[in-house]
Amino acid sequence: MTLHSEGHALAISATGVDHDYGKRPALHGVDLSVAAGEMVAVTGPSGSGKSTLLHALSGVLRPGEGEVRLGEHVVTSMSEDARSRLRRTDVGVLFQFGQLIDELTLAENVALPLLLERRKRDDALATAKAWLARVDVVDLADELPGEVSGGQAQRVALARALVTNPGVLFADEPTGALDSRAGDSAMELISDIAAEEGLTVVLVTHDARIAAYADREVVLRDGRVDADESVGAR
Ligand SMILES: Nc1ncnc2c1ncn2[C@@H]1O[C@H](COP(=O)(O)OP(=O)(O)OP(=O)(O)O)[C@@H](O)[C@H]1O
Repeated sequence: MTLHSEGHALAISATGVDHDYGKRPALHGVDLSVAAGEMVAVTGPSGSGKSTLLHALSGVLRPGEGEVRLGEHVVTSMSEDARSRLRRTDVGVLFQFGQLIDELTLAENVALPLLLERRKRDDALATAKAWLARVDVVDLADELPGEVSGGQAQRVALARALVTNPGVLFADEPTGALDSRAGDSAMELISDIAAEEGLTVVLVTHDARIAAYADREVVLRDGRVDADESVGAR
């Protein structure tokens, strides 16, 4: 089964993005461009605005000022409903903890985004299993999340993030809860899938070793882009 019909990576651009939480400033005049198919790591000290930037780029949050584009979509001009829909169909999200639903099998967890899009159950489960195979855990399809390791659960979360064939993956500390071996293995998998499927990836990490998997590293400091340079380590 072909998992992706064709590469459809989305370019990302942020221009003059400012955001405050009440009186607390989080982002100031952030400009960032990510080419389709590129992998960018966002690093910086705690509180520098990394998660806020990820939320602004993925349309979870509408920044106070500035423009965000995902492909041809001007995310900052879209309604909340339109942004939610875009996130369900074109954007994959991966968190530090996989956030799998404990009562559902791994295959059902991966199928969930398709079921929410009203795909037929058999079809959704077949696609979910193809993704579980892609991330090397298909033999665990009928297990519950509580029965697998942290590294395996994170692979399942990756499969769930990608099952709708998004053009971009946003990952917030995706290896933060894993030991270094499981973290490396998760990053190798993300890099391989991104290269093969032509996926754009924006990854928040505080770990320089994890950032080295990216094409480029963007360093935030006090809500501003402090450095933006190629990593060249892939
Ligand atoms: N929901 C919120 N309400 C109020 N302030 C917030 C909220 N989220 C973040 N902040 C503040 O905005 C600033 C940027 O936070 P953000 O979480 O984006 O930083 P970060 O670089 O991701 O931090 P960390 O590495 O600790 O996760 C911080 O001063 C933080 O306290």
